[in-house]
Amino acid sequence: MPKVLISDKMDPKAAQIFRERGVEVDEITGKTPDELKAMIGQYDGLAIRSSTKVTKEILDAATNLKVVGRAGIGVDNVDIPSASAKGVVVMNTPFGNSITTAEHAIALMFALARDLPEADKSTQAGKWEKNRFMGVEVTGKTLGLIGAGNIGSIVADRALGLKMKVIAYDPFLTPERALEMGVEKMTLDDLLLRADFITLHTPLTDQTRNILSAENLAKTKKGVRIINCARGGLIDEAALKAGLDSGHIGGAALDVFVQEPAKESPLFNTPNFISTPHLGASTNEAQVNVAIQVAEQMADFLVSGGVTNALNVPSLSAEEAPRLKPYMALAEKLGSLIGQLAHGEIARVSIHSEGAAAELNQKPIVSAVLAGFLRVHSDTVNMVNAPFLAKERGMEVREVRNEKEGDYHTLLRVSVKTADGERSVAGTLFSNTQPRLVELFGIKVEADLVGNMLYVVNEDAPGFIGRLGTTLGEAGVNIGTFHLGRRDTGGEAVLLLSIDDEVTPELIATVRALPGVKTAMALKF
Ligand SMILES: NC(=O)C1=CN([C@@H]2O[C@H](COP(=O)(O)OP(=O)(O)OC[C@H]3O[C@@H](n4cnc5c(N)ncnc54)[C@H](O)[C@@H]3O)[C@@H](O)[C@H]2O)C=CC1
Ligand SMILES: O=C(O)CCC(=O)C(=O)O
Repeated sequence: MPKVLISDKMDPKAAQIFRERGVEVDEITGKTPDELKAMIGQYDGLAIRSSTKVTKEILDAATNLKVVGRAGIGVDNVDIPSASAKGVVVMNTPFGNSITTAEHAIALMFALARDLPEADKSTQAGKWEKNRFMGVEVTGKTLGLIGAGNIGSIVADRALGLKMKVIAYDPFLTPERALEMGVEKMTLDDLLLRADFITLHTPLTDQTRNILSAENLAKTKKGVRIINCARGGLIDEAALKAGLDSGHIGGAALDVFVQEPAKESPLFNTPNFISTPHLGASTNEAQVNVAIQVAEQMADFLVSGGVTNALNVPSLSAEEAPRLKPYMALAEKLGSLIGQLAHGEIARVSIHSEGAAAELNQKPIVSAVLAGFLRVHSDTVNMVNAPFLAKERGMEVREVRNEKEGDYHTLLRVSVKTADGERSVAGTLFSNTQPRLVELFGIKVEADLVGNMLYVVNEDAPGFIGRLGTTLGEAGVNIGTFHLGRRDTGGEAVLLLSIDDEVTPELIATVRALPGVKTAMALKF
């Protein structure tokens, strides 16, 4: 039974779903990195929010870990490249808390517009300072969105409902989508110049870090009010403080900070500054949503191989998984075969799907080919890290589909290009379930790629098969299956034999010494 650790506070629905789906679950929160490192080895899955930092060190200690599930959106607390290199799937729940977070941004916008926290403090202190608090209406004002994805677009929708004008800077926002959202797309400089309120909704990346830098803050309209419910690090906090102090910035509300938990900050107690402790996703509704979603996704993956919302591996629905499973087995065997037979540096791997195979989701098939191929040289390769390793090794990966059936109703062909030229192997599924090799380097041969195999290329001449059989018999080697193919009569022939025991180097040397043998090799599947 797979075992999952929930290491951050999560709605109890998550544990309930894991148990219902046959996954053992421990809920142990508040552990230090060292304590987590000591215990992580026993778990197949790790379910987190934002407190647990899934570092390379934790991943190195996680010898059984297959999946990290983030109940939420941002995965900046997970070292994704290290997870990919270790073959661990990283998933998030991209929609469960979007509405809640957008509502928090709108709440902060109103809090800034009417100075609500300060007015509340003053009133409860018995001051009744009616003249001190003069706010602004949001109706008719311009809201500048930096980032117009899931949350940004919900904020836009709510702001339009409030009769605001919404402008957006997002390099990936298409004009069609901007039109559909009812926002005006523009450059960052134009947005800075025009917005009365600015709200940030991008992830923290090398491009977005300090997007509101001192220089950019200086370009904003005097009196601008700024809201950040996305990630600390998008705004230069020192420059924000200077802008508030000088009065150029009319107000700022931060839910997120460069350093979290933010127990102290030069911004604290600055006039017109409001803060919340990363509460963007903190509503009952959002927490139930993300807990259910993360547990379902992780259980799907651990129990049936379905992949949803993964950030480092292609998606594969729980419905698709059973249909794709035999193809992935075939893809892995073909990748492994060509990986064992190919020599020299591989410049390119091409995966060609024909007939029924071409109608399927190709990404998992490609990953399986690469995993089979690269596993020949490393035991730690799997479907998650294979594409990453192929890229790291400078291999070009090509994917070609042809829905028209050829000789077989379904076919996968894997070709590799080396300095010696391009060579390919092809396979099909018998009864839609059983992987079979049908072509090897241009020679038709039908074989099951299983267990220990002996691969022989020889001159097609009478008596060879008898001699080989005698040699194997004398060496005490039992043949399981025997598959033969040849290019043309009297030309080159290929033999693939499954052998009960491991094919020893001595046996290979004996076979190579037989007259007519061009190549002999041990293969393993
Ligand atoms: N405060 C909180 O508790 C929460 C914070 N978040 C954070 O909110 C952020 C946004 O989340 P979603 O809208 O769901 O993400 P999303 O991926 O749907 O949208 C992000 C948008 O940012 C845009 N973007 C990327 N690079 C950009 C750049 N250089 N300049 C301008 N735009 C750029 C993308 O094109 C995309 O449209 C994430 O960082 C997430 O972690 C999400 C949920 C809760
Ligand atoms: O889990 C949380 O409270 C934080 C949510 C968040 O920041 C996110 O989903 O990106």
